[in-house]
Amino acid sequence: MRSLLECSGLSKTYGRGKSAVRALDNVSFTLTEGISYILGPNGSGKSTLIKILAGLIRPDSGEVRIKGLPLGEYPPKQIGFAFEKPVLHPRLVVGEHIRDVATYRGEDNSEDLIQIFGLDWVKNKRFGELSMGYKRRFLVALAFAGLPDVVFLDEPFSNVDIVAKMEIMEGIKTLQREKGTDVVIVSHVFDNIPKIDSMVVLYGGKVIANLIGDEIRLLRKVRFIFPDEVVENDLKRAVQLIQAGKEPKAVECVGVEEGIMELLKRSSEEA
Ligand SMILES: Nc1ncnc2c1ncn2[C@@H]1O[C@H](COP(=O)(O)OP(=O)(O)OP(=O)(O)O)[C@@H](O)[C@H]1O
Repeated sequence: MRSLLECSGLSKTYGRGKSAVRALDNVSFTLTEGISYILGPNGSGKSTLIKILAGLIRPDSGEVRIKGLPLGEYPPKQIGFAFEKPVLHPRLVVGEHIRDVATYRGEDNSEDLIQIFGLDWVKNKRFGELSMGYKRRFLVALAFAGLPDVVFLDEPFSNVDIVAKMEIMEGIKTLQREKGTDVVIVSHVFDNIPKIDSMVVLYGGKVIANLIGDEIRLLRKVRFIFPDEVVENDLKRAVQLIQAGKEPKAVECVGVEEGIMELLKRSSEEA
């Protein structure tokens, strides 16, 4: 898998002196092409990172590369963003605005996006008239307008019902699979998209895990809890102990989501 986003030594502090907050502390990680996640609880530095990626703020130090190019040299029209709290005029007409942005970026794919994200019946409505779920669909569709190479989606499933969530998720997967658009989802919750190519987990402005490809699957665990030993992902050892007459008190299956929760819990205990 080729690298999509490389951050090295990124730091950003807000304020000075006693009130200074170090939002990103020497953050280095790599995400690959495909679908990736930047995960972290509230206050972990995700918004600061996405603002740096969008060129809204500058880091104090460090470097960002997209597909090997320094961020400033990557064509801006080839990067789409959907912010969690966008500043959009409430009178913008849904279909027209997607078409205008797509045309500006060089390829009018607005009709496809309207279908993919289930926006057909609201395409003549104004942004201010939409429910939260349709606002989110519209914002995600807008990020893909003009088929940019890479799209960053900040909390794309926030405040949406389960149907909208599934349709947005399907739309993201379809565009990645069929058009080759690389997608980075920035979120405080892990939504189990079946195919995830890489992820970084932030906590307190630091990277606590950067997992690529199969490493993500290694977060899944089968754990045998014996009275005096915990055996993780080692069936042979568990069988040995059982044959020696030891009985496990419990057997736990840990999914990717719980694996991430365990990483975060460990980091908060160490902090
Ligand atoms: N403009 C600012 N001035 C001062 N401190 C800030 C500013 N923006 C963010 N912070 C602080 O920097 C830290 C990281 O914030 P950031 O918003 O990047 O995290 P986040 O992971 O996006 O959180 P959330 O999920 O709550 O949006 C937090 O402690 C936050 O209070």
